[in-house]
Amino acid sequence: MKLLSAQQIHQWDAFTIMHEPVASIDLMERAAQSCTDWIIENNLHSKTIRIFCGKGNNGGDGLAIARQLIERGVNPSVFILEFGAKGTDDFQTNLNRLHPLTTEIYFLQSEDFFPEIQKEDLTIDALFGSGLNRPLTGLSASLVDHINNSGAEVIAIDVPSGMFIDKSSLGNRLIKATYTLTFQSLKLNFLLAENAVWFGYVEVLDIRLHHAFLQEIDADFNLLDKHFISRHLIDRKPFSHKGTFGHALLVAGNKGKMGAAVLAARSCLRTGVGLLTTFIPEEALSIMQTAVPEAMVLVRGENPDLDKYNTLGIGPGLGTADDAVSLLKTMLEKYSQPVVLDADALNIISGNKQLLKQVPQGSVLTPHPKEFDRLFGESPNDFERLQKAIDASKEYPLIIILKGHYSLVAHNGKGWFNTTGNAGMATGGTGDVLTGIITSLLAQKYTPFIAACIGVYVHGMAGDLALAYQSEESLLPSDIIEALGTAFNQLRS
Ligand SMILES: NC(=O)C1=CN([C@@H]2O[C@H](COP(=O)(O)OP(=O)(O)OC[C@H]3O[C@@H](n4cnc5c(N)ncnc54)[C@H](O)[C@@H]3O)[C@@H](O)[C@H]2O)[C@@H](O)CC1
Ligand SMILES: [K+]
Repeated sequence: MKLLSAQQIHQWDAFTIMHEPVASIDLMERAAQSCTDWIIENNLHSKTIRIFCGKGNNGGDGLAIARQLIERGVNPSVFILEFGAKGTDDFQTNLNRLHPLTTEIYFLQSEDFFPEIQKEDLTIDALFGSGLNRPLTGLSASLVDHINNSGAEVIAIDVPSGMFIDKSSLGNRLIKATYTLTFQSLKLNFLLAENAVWFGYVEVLDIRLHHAFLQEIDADFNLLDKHFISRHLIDRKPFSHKGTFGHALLVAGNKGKMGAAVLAARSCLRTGVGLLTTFIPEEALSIMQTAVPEAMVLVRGENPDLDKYNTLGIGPGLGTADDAVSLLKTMLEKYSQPVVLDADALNIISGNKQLLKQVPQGSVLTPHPKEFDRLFGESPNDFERLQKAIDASKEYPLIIILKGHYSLVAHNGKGWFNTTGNAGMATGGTGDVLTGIITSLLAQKYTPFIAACIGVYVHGMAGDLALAYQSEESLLPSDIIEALGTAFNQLRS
């Protein structure tokens, strides 16, 4: 699903107004109604409610919510941030509609007019939405501080005021929302960790914007969904044999880090590779043969014929000692098909940047943000790191999976965010499982981009399914591997 920029969201509203067709004020009524219904369904309307409005359409939503609440027997008070400028047409219409119903409308011209807010109250933030065009300063910034300092729960309408949709808001004044009710679809600002403390729980409310618009636009970012993943799974035909599903070589493991190699090997097998050979230190031979009897083993020092393999997965538990460095160098010199590079392979490349140019085109790199920064340089915020990953994916070209709560698959200058997974997966070893999965898919001749997308999606989905019998505390990487079967079955059903 496409992820829209602030400008495209405004175009989507306009498209809906023209092609549904629906009057702008009626679309605002629909948006406000979805918020009012949510507030009532969640039983938040019994609190003392204060609605803070700007004079744009976000403020217009706030005024419409106030009226709809009054019609449902609730008595909110309304505070309008007053700069002297006229409100938008829809704001003015909603103000006119509200006036006959309540006297509780106040204009905030200076801090002296700010109302007292009790901790038990409910605050609705309709100050600024997707039309924000500069950081908050002056009276709006003081009002945001005043609301935040009250300790009251805040429902942000569409977006917490002060937060940009498609650029960083780091260091700016922002509303700290308990809940954000955002219209129609998730936006980029909700996918990045640096914003998470500000938007709280996010609910996407369907306001029935016209779907035809989505076919017309070109989006830089997308959300991976089940439909996309299922559609790209290759059938396993009845007359296939193990050769059909490829042979992967997993270069992993070192003293004290054989667990990483075992996890990657198991997940690689559970993802359906035809044959797996692990390339491990000699002293770890019995560990691998015992823990993963399905995998073949080559020991370090041997000189494998790399052309035999459909792909290589390099990194889990490899270490960064000299022998690992020269092993990686040899592999990159001798092999020209796309490979998967993770963990220590990425750390080695960070210390030997010239190696990056030797990584076969179309390879999949799976750094977490720190590994990414070591590879491509530090970024002042999440948005710039994201852009760097997108740019690098085109420049080299590589598939870069920037791991996070919503992992990003960067490919050819565009980005796809994963939507599966949970906080229980933030534990050592889950990355090794991902490496095994993607290595397996590459060996099965999925294109690197599709292998990366299916990989992150099924990895997170298995993590989610495993919560049926584990908790976020107890979840282990092995549980993810065990749940891969159910995940694939569900994707194919
Ligand atoms: N028909 C539509 O376009 C719909 C719009 N909706 C609402 O409309 C919102 C967008 O409305 P608008 O585009 O009017 O924009 P906003 O309501 O977000 O506010 C923008 C206004 O504030 C000013 N402004 C921007 N940054 C400022 C700052 N830092 N300090 C002071 N003033 C600043 C702008 O110049 C503009 O006048 C959405 O977030 C959503 O809540 C919804 O009602 C759904 C339908
Ligand atoms: K808002």
